[in-house]
Amino acid sequence: MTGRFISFEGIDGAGKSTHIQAVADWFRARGDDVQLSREPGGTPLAESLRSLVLNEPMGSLTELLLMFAGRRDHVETVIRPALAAGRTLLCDRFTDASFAYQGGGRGLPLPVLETLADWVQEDTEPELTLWFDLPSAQAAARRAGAREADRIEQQDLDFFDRVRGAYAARAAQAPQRIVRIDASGSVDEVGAQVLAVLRQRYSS
Ligand SMILES: Nc1ncnc2c1ncn2[C@@H]1O[C@H](COP(=O)(O)OP(=O)(O)OP(=O)(O)O)[C@@H](O)[C@H]1O
Ligand SMILES: Cc1cn([C@H]2C[C@H](O)[C@@H](COP(=O)(O)O)O2)c(=O)[nH]c1=O
Repeated sequence: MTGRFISFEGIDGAGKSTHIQAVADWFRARGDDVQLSREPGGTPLAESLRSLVLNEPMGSLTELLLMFAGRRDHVETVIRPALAAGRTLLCDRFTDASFAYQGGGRGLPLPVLETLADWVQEDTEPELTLWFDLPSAQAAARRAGAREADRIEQQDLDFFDRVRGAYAARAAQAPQRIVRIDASGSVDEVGAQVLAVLRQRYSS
């Protein structure tokens, strides 16, 4: 039995977490056994690494390695077992975020990321990635009204412009898997786009 692996991506504040629950409800209404997870995090070990990476000062390579260390534990102990059990796993961020943040934002070499991704994920890959795309200034305004910034969210608009550009490059490389959602509208407008993608992909 093989389940469904769907990831949610975008710069901080783009609105992806807002829509995950509605996607979960949509799949549950179809009878799917839905499981939610997130990165960084998703296991006790990876949640500990998340707390470090979002709060403690560190260099870019350390940040990258901690992201992939947590991902390995998450893939082995949560994602693969969920898919083997036939579940629909909805994950708030996955490897595209490393390419966007550590590759685009921090400027780390893409061949290093490719090697780590191959090694850590092996054949575990989302079948669909919803990329919530929003200009950096608009995302910053949404974040400012929502919560205190963590270490990564404290980066400037140029950083988030690079992250956004890296997501666009990933989407251009994998157009079947990564679907762009224009996240600049109201919650209802964005939600309607998300549901349209799900209906188009999964309604027979
Ligand atoms: N379409 C929207 N219009 C206006 N505000 C929105 C919209 N979508 C989400 N928000 C608000 O913006 C803030 C950030 O949304 P959310 O937490 O869903 O973003 P996110 O992409 O998951 O961010 P992060 O990755 O940093 O957790 C929240 O306060 C949320 O209520
Ligand atoms: C998986 C992953 C995440 N990040 C960054 C992106 C965000 O700034 C934080 C996670 O916070 P969220 O509120 O849960 O979205 O981590 C990253 O830089 N690299 C990654 O691989």
